[in-house]
Amino acid sequence: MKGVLLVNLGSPDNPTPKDVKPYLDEFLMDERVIDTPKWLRNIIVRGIILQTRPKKSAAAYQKIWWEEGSPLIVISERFAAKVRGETKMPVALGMRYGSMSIKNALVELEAKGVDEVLLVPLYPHYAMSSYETVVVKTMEEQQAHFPKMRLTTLPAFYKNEGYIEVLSKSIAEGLKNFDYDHILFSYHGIPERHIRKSDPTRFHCKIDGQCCSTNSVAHNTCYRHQCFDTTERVKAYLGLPDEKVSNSFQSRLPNDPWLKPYTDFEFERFPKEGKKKLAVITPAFVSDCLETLEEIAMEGKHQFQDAGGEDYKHIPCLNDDDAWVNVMAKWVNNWETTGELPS
Ligand SMILES: C=CC1=C(C)c2cc3[nH]c(cc4nc(cc5[nH]c(cc1n2)c(C)c5CCC(=O)O)C(CCC(=O)O)=C4C)c(C)c3C=C
Ligand SMILES: [Fe+2]
Ligand SMILES: [Fe+2]
Repeated sequence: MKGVLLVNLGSPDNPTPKDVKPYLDEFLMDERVIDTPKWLRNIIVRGIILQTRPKKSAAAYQKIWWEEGSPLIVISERFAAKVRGETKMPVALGMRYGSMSIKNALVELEAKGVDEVLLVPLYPHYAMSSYETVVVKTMEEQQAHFPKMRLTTLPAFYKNEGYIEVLSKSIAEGLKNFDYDHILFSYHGIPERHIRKSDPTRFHCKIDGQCCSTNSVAHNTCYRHQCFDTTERVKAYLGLPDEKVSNSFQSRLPNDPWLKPYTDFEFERFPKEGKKKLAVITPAFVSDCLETLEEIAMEGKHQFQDAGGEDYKHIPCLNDDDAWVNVMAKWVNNWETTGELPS
């Protein structure tokens, strides 16, 4: 029997330093997130980052936490429940980090008689620190505990027509009655090194003005190309003028060069250039989370206004939007009946 496993990033159990610390430990000790040799990762994560970050992160989580729990988890659960209502297959939800494990989700599917699983990483774009780590972890769990299960993975859907359509329509809805000078597509950042590491050609990705718009097999795993491509497709769908739209990358850790331009620098720059009414969308995330609700909707607004900005709007992620649920249901039901995956 076929079944579906949806996987998102995860959150701490509670917005307290005590619960944030083990969550961040699991997250940042992932070799695809902090990709140094293990001894050095230990020093960076346990010796440096975890000494101060849990307190700071817990305070940020407290600002966005809902009565039902972490927004990312609650929204993912609502999305999974709606997808369940649109398919005959069992649908389970797991998280890459934290207590809602991928293993438990596979146990749930196995108990319902599932032996063929469609894994859906809930990320539109491929990055070793998001999509790839979900796939590798799920394969490890399958090999260790569910050897008879077959696993198929949904490709990154950043350019899928159905996805671009629902994303564009949700942006159009968010822009209604908002008189903007500029729209910023703010994607989660990654270290530049990760782009080079994920380049199978080893020479294409130079992170310059050219590589991401020059055709290459490298784009199948190039996060930067895929983010830019999503923006271009939305622009084309909505007929947005070039000069009113730009990209940036948010949420970085210190020391390494991360993908540029940095979102917070853009918030400071725009008002000085006369862009005083700003709409921000965050398409690297399908569900609102700490990075969108705190960093963009709250902190970003302050940064923009402190720099002289006037009107600011964060347009929500797709979350459990019915049209988005229908797109996902179409993909999984098509896989059930034909075995085909969306492109
Ligand atoms: C697009 C998906 C994501 C990529 C790529 C990604 C890379 C990445 N993230 C960190 C460090 C942190 N990210 C944090 C939160 C966070 N990250 C994503 C998604 C991607 N991360 C989401 C959805 C969230 C929010 C989780 C939630 O509970 O709402 C955090 C924790 C919060 C904080 O302390 O700021 C860290 C740390 C790295 C280092 C990285 C790539 C190398
Ligand atoms: Fe992150
Ligand atoms: Fe590229």
